[in-house]
Formats: sequence, C-alpha cells, structure tokens
Amino acid sequence: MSEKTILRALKGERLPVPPVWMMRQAGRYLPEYRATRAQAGDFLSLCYTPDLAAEVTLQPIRRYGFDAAILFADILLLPQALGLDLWFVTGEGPRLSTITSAAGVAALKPAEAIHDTLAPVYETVRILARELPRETTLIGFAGAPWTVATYMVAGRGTPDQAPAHGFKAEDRAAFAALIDRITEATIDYLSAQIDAGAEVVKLFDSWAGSLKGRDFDDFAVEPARRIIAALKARHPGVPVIAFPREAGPRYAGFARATGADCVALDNSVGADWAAAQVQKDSCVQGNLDPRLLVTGGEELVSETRRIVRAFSQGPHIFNLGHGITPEADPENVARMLEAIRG
Ligand SMILES: Cc1c2[nH]c(c1CCC(=O)O)Cc1[nH]c(c(CCC(=O)O)c1C)Cc1[nH]c(c(CCC(=O)O)c1C)Cc1[nH]c(c(C)c1CCC(=O)O)C2
Repeated sequence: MSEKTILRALKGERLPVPPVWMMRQAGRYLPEYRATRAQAGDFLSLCYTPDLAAEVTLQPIRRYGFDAAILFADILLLPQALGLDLWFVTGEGPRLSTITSAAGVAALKPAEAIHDTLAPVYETVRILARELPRETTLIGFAGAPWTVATYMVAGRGTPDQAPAHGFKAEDRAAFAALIDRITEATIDYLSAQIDAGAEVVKLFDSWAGSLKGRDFDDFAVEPARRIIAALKARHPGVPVIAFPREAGPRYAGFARATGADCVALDNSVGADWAAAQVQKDSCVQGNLDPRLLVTGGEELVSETRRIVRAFSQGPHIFNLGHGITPEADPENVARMLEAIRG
C-alpha cells in the first residue's frame, strides 16, 4: 500500500489528482449529522461523547470518500479546559465567561490541567484511528492562540474582534501573557491528539486577518512558529497545516516564517497569485468559495476545475476557503468531487 495521498502532498509531492476534504465536512448540511446531534442533545455533548463524535466524523467519509477526516470537536473546548465556562446558544453561537485583565490570565489553569477536560477528545481520536479506512488521513486541530483569545476576551464571536484589540492596546504585556498561556496549552493539546493517533494537525486562525503589521508578527506568526517548533521536536515527521484566514499578502512567506508544511487559503486569495507566491514554499490547501456549494450549477464545476488547474504545478490539497454552510446541498458536494476526480 503506498502512502496516503494527503501525507504525500504535505511532503511536497505534486499529485495528478489533488487529495480533497472540506472544512466543517461533518455538519448541519448532512441529515445524518442532524440526526446524531439530536441524539446527543446539544453540540457540546456531541463533542464530549466519543462514540457519537467519532460517528459524525465518519459520516462524510462514508458518503463521499474524502481523503481526510477531521476530528469532530471545537476550538473553544480548550478555553473551557483552561477554566472558562462555555455554552452554545442555539441559533446564535458560543458564549464564554471572559478574561479582561492580568488577574484573569493568572487565574487560568496550568497547561497540564487541560487533559482532565479533554480526555474524551483523545478517546474520539483513538476510535477514529481504529475505524477509518486505511487510505484516509486523520487530522487533529486546535484554534490558533489569537483566534482563541478573541473568544476568551469577548465571551462570544465579534465581527471585528474589537474587545481583544482593546485588551491588547490597554495592557499589551497582559495580553501577550494570555497568548503565551494559550500557546503552551495548545502545544500539549495537539501533542496529546498526535499521541492518540492524529496523523496531521491544523491550526485555525480564523481572525488572523484583523492583525496588522507588528501585531500580525507577534500574535499570528510567532505563536504558530512556537507551536510548530515544539510539535516538530516532540513528533518529528507529523505535518502541520496553518490557516491564517484573510492574511492576504501575508500568506506569502507564512510557511517559511512558521515552519508550517502547508498553508490553507481562504477564498479571497487569487489562486494564480497563491500558486506563484505561496505554493513555491509549501503545499497549499484551498480555496473554493463555500457559497458555490449552495448555488451549484455550472459555476461550481468551472470554479472547481479552475482551482485544480491553478495549483496543478505543485503540492495541493483541495478544500474550501472556509467551512461548508448548513444551507449547502449535499448533491453539490458530489458534483464538486466529480469535477476534481473525474
Ligand atoms: C471559529 C471556530 C469555531 N470552531 C472552529 C472555528 C475555526 C474555523 C472557522 O473559522 O470556522 C473549528 C471547528 N468547529 C467544528 C469543527 C469540527 C471539524 C470540521 O468538521 O471541520 C472545527 C474544525 C465543529 C462545529 N462547531 C460548531 C458547529 C455547529 C454546531 C451545531 O451543530 O449546531 C460545528 C459542526 C459551532 C461553532 N463553533 C465556533 C463557532 C463560532 C460556532 C457557531 C457558528 C456555527 O454554528 O457555525 C467556534
């Protein structure tokens, strides 16, 4: 059996057909996901019940045969493990107790304490490592420190991340201490996922685009570099995908600056630009507009083919530019795969 396609692409190999998976591939657009979620009761119970979390991870693999499965969990489980309260308001999104001062940072639990809360996530990984088809790669993940901090400071999602920017402006040392604490915990969290059987890990920095200039270097590049260096020291050969969403021109050089094996691109980035400026340094992942899985039609097929072609001269993992939405038509996912695989 030759090596899994995603691992080959992550080592820099150009493949005739790019391997493919989708962000949020286990999600509300699938009727089988909605059924299992109803069985779990609520979203967090689904995340913390290993049999059910493994089941929803496997559902899109059974239906579509994606080349990778991504662990079913959430980036906000880590702040919960560090001691914050976390709950989800149906139809609105996450809520957390907040951290707005140096004292709040000091009151967080130490990194070693996270495993008590996160043990069920590692159990989900162990089940998946046993049950996935042998050609499917298992991806673990965490939020990048800046993105996780934006939720810890605001207590919820915020369109412009103003509360986190405010804390950073008011007390940069305390904010940097918060980023450090998350960075250390993220290293231990991803390391435990790898020990349990994750073959690749991905860092989601969904709000990286709101960091500019020196802030981007200090709070997007540097934490990613530290996390990747620590993981490479503990787990040589395990690849890391970084997703500094909406980094724009800062996507260029991101892999070199952080040591990431692959940079995931959002759909605001031109594929031809990224092929020249980003793919020259590393594998790239992306970057179909998820709205096309709602609208479908000829544009879905032509855009899918255009992206495959644009990245065909180097290592590429096909994916969306952001998560698939609940309104997406499952039939359109099949059409996208047909356009990639022929
Ligand atoms: C910012 C962020 C979060 N979570 C995540 C991010 C980074 C990626 C991104 O930008 O989308 C990452 C995430 N969240 C989820 C996964 C599982 C794996 C996958 O299928 O990609 C992953 C990798 C499950 C989820 N996480 C969430 C759902 C929906 C929950 C439900 O079933 O109602 C899923 C499947 C909930 C969630 N979780 C979060 C929010 C803001 C919300 C509410 C908005 C929404 O509902 O989409 C925080």
